[in-house]
Amino acid sequence: MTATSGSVFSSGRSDADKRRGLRDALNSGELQRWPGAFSPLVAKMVADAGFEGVYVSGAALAADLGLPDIGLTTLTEVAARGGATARATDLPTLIDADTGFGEPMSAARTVATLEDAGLSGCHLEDQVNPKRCGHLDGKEVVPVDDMLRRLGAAVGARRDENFIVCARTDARGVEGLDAAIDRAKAYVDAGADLIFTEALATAAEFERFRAAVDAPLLANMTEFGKSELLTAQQLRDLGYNAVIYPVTTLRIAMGAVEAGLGELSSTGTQRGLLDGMQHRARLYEFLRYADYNAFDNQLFTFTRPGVQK
Ligand SMILES: C[C@](O)(C(=O)O)[C@H](CC(=O)O)C(=O)O
Ligand SMILES: [Mg+2]
Repeated sequence: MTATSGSVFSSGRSDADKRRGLRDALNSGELQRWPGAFSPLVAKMVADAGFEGVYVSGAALAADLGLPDIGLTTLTEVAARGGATARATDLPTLIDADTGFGEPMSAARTVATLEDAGLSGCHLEDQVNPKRCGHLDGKEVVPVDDMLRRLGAAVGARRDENFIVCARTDARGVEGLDAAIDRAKAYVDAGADLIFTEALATAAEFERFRAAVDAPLLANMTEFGKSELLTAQQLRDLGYNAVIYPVTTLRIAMGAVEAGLGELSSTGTQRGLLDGMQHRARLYEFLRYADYNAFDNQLFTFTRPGVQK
């Protein structure tokens, strides 16, 4: 299976089609699994592995730039990376838009920009600016009304009604589960299509959220955080609609990079590492090298009728 069909230069599927598919999928009752892709190449690998969608993590994007996840990245950086990632596959891509990069008017501009970039949806959280990782202590949330303004501006700014505006509440770790549930209900009333239930602790908490909120729900299975790592089957059984594994691919890759660099330094050769590496041939498959070559050949063998080469 190739990650993209059609043109080698972009996704073979239109943005509108991906978004329609995403909306249908969220209403299908089937769990949508979206691993984080820290690069467009990783997005192609996510598609190849048979997942239903791609996630672009703010934490991974910041880490990739050598920055902590504390609201330092800009809309321009996020949209550029998100757009390149969205174009890399035929899958819908959901992106982390943090707090919307400013006041409500900026949140509106964020949605318009991410729509233009080819994303299928984004999530906005109810943290104060500058935000913190949702799984760390010391984060703060804005008053509900402020988040309703943020969300209202975002929902009103989309031109494609199928662009998914996902509202994330960070309130569980700050105000408790009941307050988080009340916030989620208010966010649904304000037009949120999907609720991101950040940093719930146990399966029982996910269950309580599900029973209380009548809207599609997203679970965040990030490692080394506050949430118990539930399996896809557990989340299905709980009635969740989507799950992200936001930083998983980055953590896998960086673990391998650190170990590999250590071995290269100590042994002076990468020979012992070859079996664990993505082979050049496999990389070229993901990049569709052969298709680019065919395209190139067509250009070079191009002749005009009656004109001798
Ligand atoms: C989902 C998240 O917002 C992200 O940026 O990927 C992070 C993930 C993490 O830091 O583990 C979050 O949960 O705040
Ligand atoms: Mg984030």
